[in-house]
Amino acid sequence: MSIVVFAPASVANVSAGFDALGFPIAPIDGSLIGDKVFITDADSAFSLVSSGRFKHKLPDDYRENIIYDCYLGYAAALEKRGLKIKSIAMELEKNLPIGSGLGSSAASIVAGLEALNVFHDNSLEEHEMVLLMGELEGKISGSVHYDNVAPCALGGMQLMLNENGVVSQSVPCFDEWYWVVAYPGINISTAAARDILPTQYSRADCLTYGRHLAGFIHACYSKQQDLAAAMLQDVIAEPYRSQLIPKFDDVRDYAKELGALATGISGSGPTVFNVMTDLAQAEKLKAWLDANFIQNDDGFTHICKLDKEGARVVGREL
Ligand SMILES: Nc1ncnc2c1ncn2[C@@H]1O[C@H](COP(=O)(O)OP(=O)(O)O)[C@@H](O)[C@H]1O
Ligand SMILES: N[C@@H](CCOP(=O)(O)O)C(=O)O
Repeated sequence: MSIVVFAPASVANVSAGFDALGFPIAPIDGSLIGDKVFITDADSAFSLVSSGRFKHKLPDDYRENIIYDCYLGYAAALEKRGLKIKSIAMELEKNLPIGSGLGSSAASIVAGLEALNVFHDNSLEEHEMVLLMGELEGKISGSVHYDNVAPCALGGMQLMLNENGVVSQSVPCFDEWYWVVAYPGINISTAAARDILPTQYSRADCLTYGRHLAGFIHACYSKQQDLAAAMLQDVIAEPYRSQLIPKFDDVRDYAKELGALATGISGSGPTVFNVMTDLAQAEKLKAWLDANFIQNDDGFTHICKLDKEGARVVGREL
């Protein structure tokens, strides 16, 4: 048997919900932006190889690849159920840049674990899978956060809840929004970008954060897109992280001139997102970002819609 699973890139935080909001992206040109994992039956217990545009950015030793941790973590979870992992060969097609703010490690984790689960007749339930994904993401970024793995696995705008046995649930967003997402080609480590944040915030910032997140969710449910976009403001991470992103303020200013409803940092950066409603203006912004924000050949800009599907099987042979 062989299985191929695709897991999309994702935008975490979305300005209003640090560690609490995230969604996967789908370029409107129909291309797929995300990682893929292939699994086939094998004679030896386990092997892992890598391919793809960003393969050269992965650790040389396969045991340092998060996919190996997926294998170990999944095997342990099966064992707890009295089940044994099969002998398999895995391949990671690494299409997402690392340290980009696009949930690169999350896409590998989700593709890896989903592929393993499909290969083992979906032996783990969705909830257990998402918990394991968060645990592995925590191993990389220094603390467990679900705002990449949950949206990447489940699709849609996801709000992290972490109560009553619920990791996250989806929130209706605006189908008419174009998300213009630009990765400049430089890397920022998520762990380092978490370390520079304050350990405590002022009362004023806490109140503002709560108002923005609650306001965004309320505006999504009451279908008020201007109000929702106005709530996409970040008092938790952006004031400290934006200085790590060259030309961040220029992007915001130019996007605003073109009618952007909001601009923010995707995850821990350096990718930025812009909310646009007019496709012609979104294309104009993309051209400007390609010319002025992208720093090297690793960078790219995509006009995206929110991906409602999340990770999925894209190939299967019996
Ligand atoms: N399959 C993988 N995909 C991405 N990063 C990986 C993978 N395997 C191991 N890593 C390591 O995990 C770390 C990911 O860094 P991080 O800044 O969290 O990236 P991102 O925010 O893009 O997920 C890097 O040190 C990288 O070498
Ligand atoms: N909430 C996290 C999200 C990190 O996203 P990534 O794509 O940069 O890994 C944070 O902001 O630290």
